[in-house]
Amino acid sequence: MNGLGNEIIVADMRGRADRVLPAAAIALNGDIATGFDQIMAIHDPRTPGTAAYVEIINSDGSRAQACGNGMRCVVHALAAESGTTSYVFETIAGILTGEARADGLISVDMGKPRTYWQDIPLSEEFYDTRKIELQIGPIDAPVLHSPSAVSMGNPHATFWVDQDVWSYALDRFGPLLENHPIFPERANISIAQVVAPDHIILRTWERGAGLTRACGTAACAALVNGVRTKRTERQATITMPGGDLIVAWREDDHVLLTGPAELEFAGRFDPATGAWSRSEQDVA
Ligand SMILES: N[C@@H](CCC[C@H](N)C(=O)O)C(=O)O
Repeated sequence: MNGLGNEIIVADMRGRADRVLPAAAIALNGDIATGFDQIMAIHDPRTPGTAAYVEIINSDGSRAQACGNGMRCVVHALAAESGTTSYVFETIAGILTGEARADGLISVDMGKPRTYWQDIPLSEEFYDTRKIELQIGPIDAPVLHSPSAVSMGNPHATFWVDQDVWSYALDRFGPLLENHPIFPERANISIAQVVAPDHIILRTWERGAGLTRACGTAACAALVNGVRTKRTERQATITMPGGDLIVAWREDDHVLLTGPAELEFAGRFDPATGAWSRSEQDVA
């Protein structure tokens, strides 16, 4: 599937006790036909009142706590299967809800952002995480500097820029910043240009996946950081390489992410090895 070009494998692991192993993720990502950004593994529910426990695996085999576009793909897949439109899920980061809307878009409630430095987490104390000390490039003329940091379940840094986001070599800076010692669990790195109080243009280097066409939690993080730094309103369109997401930071502190999701093709894979085959009857 994809959520706005964020390439997602939704793996139905219900009724099984095993897990998708890092080796399988790495093998699937190494095949041009199945290269992906995240696997969303749907397991049997662990908590009463939830539809499933969802585990998130990045394309490098690492586990992630949150994935906004992936959750939207999961809602789309389950709604297509059962006709049910509202879901409650459990992830390692907590309980999330999602809804397949009548207009075809999928909304997920990504929960409450966390801004305290230890919750993001950062490796040193910052009283104010709206602007942390981090820069890249020459010391006296940094190319990117002073990002806002936040956790949407997973760690994010948003670098604010005035110029076109495409004029920055995110493919070069992304890996350095993702692995900077200030982020003990690594981080998702975004470049954001606020073009209007209700419109942000965003590119993201994802932890464990690299450059992606969209990142739902990065879009949420950009909006939350935009509000915290008085750059944006509480609802905005976030334009990413794959298209537009709508993010709203509600007064109850929850962040709502809305956008499209679509099926590309279906098949079966071995969660231990990644060996896979395409299903004949499934269409793009
Ligand atoms: N594509 C995602 C984010 C996936 C997880 C991220 N790479 C991490 O490791 O935190 C999204 O849509 O939010």
